[in-house]
Formats: sequence, C-alpha cells, structure tokens
Amino acid sequence: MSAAMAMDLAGERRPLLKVDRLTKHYGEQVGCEDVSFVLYPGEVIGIVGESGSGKSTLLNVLSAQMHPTTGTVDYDLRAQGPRDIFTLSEPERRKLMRTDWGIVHQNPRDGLRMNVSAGGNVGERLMAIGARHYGELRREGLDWMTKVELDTSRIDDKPKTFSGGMQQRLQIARNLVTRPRLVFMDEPTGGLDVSVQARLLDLLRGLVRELGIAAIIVTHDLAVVRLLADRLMVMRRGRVVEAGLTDQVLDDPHHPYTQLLVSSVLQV
Ligand SMILES: Nc1ncnc2c1ncn2[C@@H]1O[C@H](COP(=O)(O)OP(=O)(O)OP(=O)(O)O)[C@@H](O)[C@H]1O
Repeated sequence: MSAAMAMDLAGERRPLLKVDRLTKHYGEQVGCEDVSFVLYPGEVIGIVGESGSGKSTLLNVLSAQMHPTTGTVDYDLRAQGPRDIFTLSEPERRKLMRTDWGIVHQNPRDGLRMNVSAGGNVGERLMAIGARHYGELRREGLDWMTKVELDTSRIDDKPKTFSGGMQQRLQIARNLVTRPRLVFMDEPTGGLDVSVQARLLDLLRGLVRELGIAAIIVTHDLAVVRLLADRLMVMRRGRVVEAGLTDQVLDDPHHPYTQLLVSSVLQV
C-alpha cells in the first residue's frame, strides 16, 4: 500500500500541493493551459505526453522556476499551512528549495557540482540546512552513496569522473539526503542505457516508497510511469486530456490521444 493510500485510510488527507487553473503562455505560444490537480503526501504523479505537449513548462512552473501567466500553486508549508508559492519572498522560496523540495534534472550536470567531490555534493545540501559536524557529514555521504549503490571508495572523486548512470544516482542522493517531502523529476532516466535505466528505476521506486516522498515525474516513457507513478496525467498541446490511476489509464485509455500513445509504445 502506498503512503498516500495509508494516509487516506487514516483520514489525514491534507493536500501537499494544490494546483488551480495553471496557465503559462510564451507570447502567443501555449506552454500549458488550465491545469488543475491535487497531490497528497507520499503520492507519486506522472506527467506524460509527446514532445512539445507542455510537460517541462508545467514542471518548471510547479517547481517555481518559472512564473505562470495565470493560476495558483498552493504548497503546504508545514507550520504556516498552504501558501501560494508565487507569493513567497525570494529567501522563503530558496529555503523551500533547499529543505522541503528536491529537483532531479534530466542532465545530472544541471543538478550536481561537477568540481566538488561526490561526498561534498551530498554534504553540501545538509550544510545548507545547518549541519556542520564533519564526521556526521562524511557518514551521511557514505550512507547515501551506499543507498544509491555507488562505490563508497569513490567518495572523494569528482562527479565529472563518473559515468552518466553514476552521476544520476549521485544527483538522487544529493536531493534525497535532506528528506524532502516533494521531489520534481524531469526524465530521470533519460539519456541512460536501457539496462542502467531499469536498475535506476528500481532504486528510485524503493527510495521514494521507503521515505514516503511525494514526487512529480515528467517523462515521455510510459514504462517509467508504470513503475513509479500512482497517478497519471496525459498532456497534449498544453492541456491535460486524461488523468487517473496509472494502471487504469494505461490499461484502459479513454482519450484517443492516450490510446495512440499507449498503442505506439506497445508496437515497439
Ligand atoms: N522559452 C520558450 N519560448 C517560447 N515557446 C516555448 C518556450 N519553451 C517552450 N515553449 C513552447 O511551449 C510548448 C510546450 O513545450 P515544453 O517544452 O513544455 O514541452 P515538453 O512536453 O516538455 O516537450 P519535450 O518533451 O520535448 O521537452 C511547445 O509548443 C514549445 O514550443
């Protein structure tokens, strides 16, 4: 049973994120249009669609990296309760990014410091929330390298000497070490060999479930959402055309576009 379902049974259903009529235009061009949904603690939602359907735009707006044209995103800030993330001050937003949120980029270069050691990449995030004790930082670094199946003898090596799959695992460790409540992932296995992808997906699934983290995962790969996501949103031309439980949407797609998306994958 997922953490979200457990939460449901316990009756503790306060949304972590509430997205209301989110729209982003680039001049005349539609990025995303009128997107609304609710995400609960511990729940994993997948956003799929072909290239240009608006997935990255939506993720960038949801993670406050971009302002919407209209619409709101309310995030449950523990002590303060729900706040529209676009009304946060810059320091408040940065604090959120450092503590409660993680962002796993498709390209590990965008999420790692390539000239800082692997241990430093993990420790840095902890230092940003106040950890100072060197031995403790080192222990956490080793612990997280083990968790993401990296050889701990490489702790002092820089990520630029790592393979793509190793860099991605380190990026995941760097993001999860602070135990965020919400992680945004953009094509987390994109650009990796199929065999490396499968192992990384297994690893991600285990960690997300173990830590009870909520996640929003953007991908064009239906196998990724099949494995990781509780719920699915299918986007086309900036709009959500179908949404529901992942297995239901993939096994019994209603919208013709989803049917096409599913059948084209099955034919591969
Ligand atoms: N900076 C920009 N300026 C103008 N139009 C943009 C910009 N970024 C995205 N768009 C447009 O917004 C729409 C959605 O693009 P977006 O990158 O969000 O799609 P996507 O589903 O993430 O695609 P991909 O899978 O190829 O990354 C597209 O029509 C795209 O041309």
